Amino acid sequence: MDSLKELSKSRSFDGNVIRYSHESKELGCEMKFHIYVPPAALTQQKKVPVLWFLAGITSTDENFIIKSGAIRYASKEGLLLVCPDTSPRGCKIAGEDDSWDFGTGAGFYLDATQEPWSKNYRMYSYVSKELFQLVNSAFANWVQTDNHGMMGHSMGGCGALNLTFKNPGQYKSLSVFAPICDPSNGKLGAKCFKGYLGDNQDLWNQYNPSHLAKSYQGEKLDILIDQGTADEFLNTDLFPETLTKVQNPNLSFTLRYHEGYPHNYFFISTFVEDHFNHHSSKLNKFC
Ligand SMILES: N[C@@H](CCC(=O)N[C@@H](CSC=O)C(=O)NCC(=O)O)C(=O)O
Repeated sequence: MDSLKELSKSRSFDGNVIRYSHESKELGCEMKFHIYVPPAALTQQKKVPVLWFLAGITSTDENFIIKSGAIRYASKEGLLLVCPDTSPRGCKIAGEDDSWDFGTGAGFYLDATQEPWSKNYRMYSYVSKELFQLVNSAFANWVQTDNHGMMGHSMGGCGALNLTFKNPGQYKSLSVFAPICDPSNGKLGAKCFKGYLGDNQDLWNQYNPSHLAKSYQGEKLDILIDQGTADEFLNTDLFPETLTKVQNPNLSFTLRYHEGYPHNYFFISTFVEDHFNHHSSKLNKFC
């Protein structure tokens, strides 16, 4: 936490968008992340719930905060938004920048076991442990430390589902946009899993939401899933119904298909308000 540096700060919807850097022990490099502090936390001196957004492949900590239109709703609902990056950066690993769907920008929110990735590619532990603790301690004056929710898109949707299922109680609300639901059987997921985790299918299952959903035993979660029918990744990578057909009394799924919508942020920005309402109805109950 000593290394936490404020890089920029801008007023928006009566709150502050702030970008930070810090030295990550888990990842062994400097990382950047964004937060949005809503006016409720600044002016009413009231601690607010935290809502995380995990972004998709090729994104950084900037995509969602800039392109989704979410700040208006974070401000209105009084939620402190946290947007982490999608992979370690600048670790100088051979092959890290060779393709758009592996290495930089494609960390898949897992802890790699294979060389040369296992030292740095630890996004699961980074987001769910290191950054989680940093947010709760560095922003203790603003946040309700035991009241977090989780959102994500695509690869980040996969990460959001996995982090929530693997850490019952840590994230109390969950929603996803066009998530990768069965990564072991999709092009993007299988490429990354093979590279980061090798061939061990038991290990693949530990980062597969459709597998983890079967044994989730935490508090009941109502999961909102939005999916465009014109999404270019739908038939090769996402497979939402592999997840929603899982029968687990502790999980319920609301899967909404939207005719003609693609995978991108024009789709996300159309439905982002519904996601903030979904999280607020759960997280603001505890206030
Ligand atoms: N044409 C894109 C291909 C990559 C892409 O679509 N990335 C998605 C996530 S895909 C799975 O995780 C994304 O969120 N991109 C960022 C954005 O701002 O749209 C490309 O080359 O970027």
